[in-house]
Amino acid sequence: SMAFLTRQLCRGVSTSAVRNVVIKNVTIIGGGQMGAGIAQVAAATGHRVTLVDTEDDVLKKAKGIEGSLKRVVKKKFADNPQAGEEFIQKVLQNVSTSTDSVSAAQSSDLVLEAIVENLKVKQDIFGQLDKVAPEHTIFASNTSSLPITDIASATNRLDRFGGLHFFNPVPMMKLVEVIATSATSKETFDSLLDFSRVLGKTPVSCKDTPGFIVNRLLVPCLAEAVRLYERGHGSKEDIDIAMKLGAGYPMGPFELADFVGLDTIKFILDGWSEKYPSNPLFAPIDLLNKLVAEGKLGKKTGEGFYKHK
Ligand SMILES: CCCCCCCCCCCCCC(=O)CC(=O)SCCNC(=O)CCNC(=O)[C@H](O)C(C)(C)COP(=O)(O)OP(=O)(O)OC[C@H]1O[C@@H](n2cnc3c(N)ncnc32)[C@H](O)[C@@H]1OP(=O)(O)O
Ligand SMILES: NC(=O)C1=CN([C@@H]2O[C@H](COP(=O)(O)OP(=O)(O)OC[C@H]3O[C@@H](n4cnc5c(N)ncnc54)[C@H](O)[C@@H]3O)[C@@H](O)[C@H]2O)C=CC1
Repeated sequence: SMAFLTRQLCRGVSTSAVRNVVIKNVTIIGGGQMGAGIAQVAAATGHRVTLVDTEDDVLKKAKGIEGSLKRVVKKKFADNPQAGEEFIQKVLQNVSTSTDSVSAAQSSDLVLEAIVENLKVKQDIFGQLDKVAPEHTIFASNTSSLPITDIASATNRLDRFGGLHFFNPVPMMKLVEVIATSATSKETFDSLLDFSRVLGKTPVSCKDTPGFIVNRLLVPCLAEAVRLYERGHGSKEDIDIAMKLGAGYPMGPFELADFVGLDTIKFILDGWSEKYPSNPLFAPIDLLNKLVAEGKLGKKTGEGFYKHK
């Protein structure tokens, strides 16, 4: 209504911010395992995607989205391989890559960040892009554990900032956690929910609390599994078998930790143990710290809790 618009204008909120944004052009910052996966799914659902990374090598590998698409197409187009091949080409045409985040952000409806789990680095990039992105552009972070409020504080678009947390591997995992801070507007939140649905995912609404829903439960579970192993109360293999066959998880805690990346898990636990020193569930884990110090980060480096071919 007019009264609502006037109120928004008085509060210094622009009119473009009170409309839902239909997201078509997406810039993804960070072309690692999450960024590439999100780029693939967004491109496959008709969005124009620009994938940005500081490393040219990463962007060349992210072109390997093709490998994952082939796995998807094998099932989806089982009866028509020719149509499958055409689908892959169409999806790949929707993805361009760049090392220049500033020019990428200038023509996007959504800037989604999936870079290293470090508050300062995330604030730096968003602070920079806030100055060049169009007024209507929504910013979102795929952070696993950092407060969205803290990341958003580097910008002047608090009402157009939210969390959009995907799960690994993105093409397979159906969930997206959509996070509203106390400043996220309803229009922004609804736009992010709609975007998640258009991607074929199921969104859940989360508050800006540590680990949102999934990681608040998964990370303590992993930490307890490592402590159980350190006490000598079970082998890694038996703990993994137990959680798969006894609790129905597709991967055991050690397998999943190697899959996610031990560096990411260490960033999460270090952050939480510093912030909540009295919570024993978040206490540092010697074995995790040792493996990370040795560069054993899991599947991506060939070794973590297990050796990988
Ligand atoms: C025990 C609980 C304690 C856990 C502690 C863990 C700690 C975690 C800390 C969290 C850190 C923060 C991370 C974060 O923020 C959030 C996360 O992402 S948490 C991780 C969430 N992910 C999972 O939990 C994954 C669980 N695993 C699975 O669902 C399956 O194992 C998986 C789908 C990955 C693979 O399936 P699997 O049967 O094991 O292997 P297959 O190779 O046979 O694949 C099956 C099927 O899927 C297709 N596929 C697999 N990967 C891809 C891909 N990248 N792209 C496309 N398609 C893929 C594959 O082709 C197969 O298709 P078929 O038709 O069946 O052949
Ligand atoms: N690994 C996982 O299972 C999940 C991770 N996340 C979160 O997603 C984010 C990314 O995680 P991953 O993809 O696993 O990491 P990754 O290490 O695979 O990829 C991060 C990429 O960001 C790039 N990068 C770093 N700084 C940059 C900058 N300033 N500009 C552009 N690119 C930059 C790096 O070169 C690297 O390629 C983290 O915040 C993590 O917590 C969220 C869900 C699941």
